[in-house]
Amino acid sequence: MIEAAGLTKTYDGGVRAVDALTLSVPAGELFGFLGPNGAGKTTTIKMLVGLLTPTSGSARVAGYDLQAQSREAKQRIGYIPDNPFLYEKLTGREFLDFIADLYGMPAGRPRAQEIDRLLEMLDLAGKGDQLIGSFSRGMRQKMAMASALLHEPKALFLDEPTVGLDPSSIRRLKDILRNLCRERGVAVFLSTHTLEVAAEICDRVGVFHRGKLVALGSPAELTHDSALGRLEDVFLALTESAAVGALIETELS
Ligand SMILES: Nc1ncnc2c1ncn2[C@@H]1O[C@H](COP(=O)(O)OP(=O)(O)OP(=O)(O)O)[C@@H](O)[C@H]1O
Repeated sequence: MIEAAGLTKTYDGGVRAVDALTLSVPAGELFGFLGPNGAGKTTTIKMLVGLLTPTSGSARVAGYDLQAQSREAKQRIGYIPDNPFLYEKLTGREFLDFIADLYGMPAGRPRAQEIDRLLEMLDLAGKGDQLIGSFSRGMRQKMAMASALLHEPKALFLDEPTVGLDPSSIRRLKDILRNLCRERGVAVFLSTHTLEVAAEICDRVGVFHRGKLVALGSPAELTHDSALGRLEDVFLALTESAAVGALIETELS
């Protein structure tokens, strides 16, 4: 569902933020993209959703190339950036109506019902008629989530989705993401530097460091197959430069 082939981004000034990433995330998989600050996670996601042009390589979603067939690909993508832009002067419901217009969803009862369903699912049912300007950070995250799900994407990208959420909202988010994968076959790609999130809900985790994938597997594989034990230890060891060389061979062999 989500495919990257040799995906590379070198910024002006020479920083190679993503270096020949090749990766495939099938429908129904919850994939965690785990890496320390500056690893290149946001740059990768922006290329996968078509917001940033790769220096080389390509990305496809649902079989559509993000460069050559960008419209078709974007119709199938939901994206929640780490700092989502929302219109402060609109109410939650007005905002979702506006997003539905952008996606060309016909106005009418089914659309209003879908908006109500999403507001309910995200515990925003009582807030739909309040101005977004009055929302807390967590409520904004949820509103961004609702707007990303409205057109029923096949692939959902979330950049650091748990930042700013309280524990019960994190629990709710995890349940929602699991359901999207299991019941709707959505491929979910989330970036995080929170090991707990990756270990608990992701089917597979890619550890990303300095623009490269240094380990890939289920949380259990990454921990049990490693002499290091816990995912946290694996992560720390893999992202500590001194240990990277030796471990890349172990983990990817
Ligand atoms: N517009 C830009 N121009 C130049 N360099 C950039 C730009 N955006 C990001 N970078 C650099 O690319 C590298 C990867 O950044 P990126 O934001 O993709 O990492 P990240 O893993 O998302 O980090 P974080 O977890 O801190 O958000 C960093 O060295 C960063 O300084």
